[in-house]
Amino acid sequence: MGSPVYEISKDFFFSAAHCIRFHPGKCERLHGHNWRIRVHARASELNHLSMVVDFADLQKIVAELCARFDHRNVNEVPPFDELNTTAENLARFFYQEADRALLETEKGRVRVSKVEVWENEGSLAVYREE
Ligand SMILES: Nc1nc2c(c(=O)[nH]1)N=C([C@H](O)[C@H](O)COP(=O)(O)OP(=O)(O)OP(=O)(O)O)CN2
Ligand SMILES: [Zn+2]
Repeated sequence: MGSPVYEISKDFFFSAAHCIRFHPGKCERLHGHNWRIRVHARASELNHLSMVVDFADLQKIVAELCARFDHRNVNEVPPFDELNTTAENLARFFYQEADRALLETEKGRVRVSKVEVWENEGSLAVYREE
């Protein structure tokens, strides 16, 4: 038998404005999206409640991150005052921030495995680490 891996995911949303600096087309102009952020977390052992992590605890971590951007211009919110506000960069940001928080609260038992970011229904970026 292989070693067990449990994975959960939860979706988060924020609405904000942004522009892609140096984009050769229309995306250099200020415009908005309803971003969807899907955070995947994995563990090889469940906690005392038989959960990877309570969805509510993941919610606390990621909702705080989304709140930094909601109804703002993402280009003005660090680190995106210096980084381009692509879905790829947002996916890496959410991965690293959520993983750091989970490392602290779950003492290394739970790690973020993947973050998916949709700018709209058909446009998705994925970040993970190998
Ligand atoms: N690889 C990436 N390409 C683009 C990104 C990105 O983050 N990563 N971002 C943009 C712009 O933000 C743009 O607003 C989104 O592009 P697009 O999906 O083309 O959105 P539209 O609303 O214009 O959708 P249509 O399918 O063209 O109607 C651009 N590229
Ligand atoms: Zn855009």
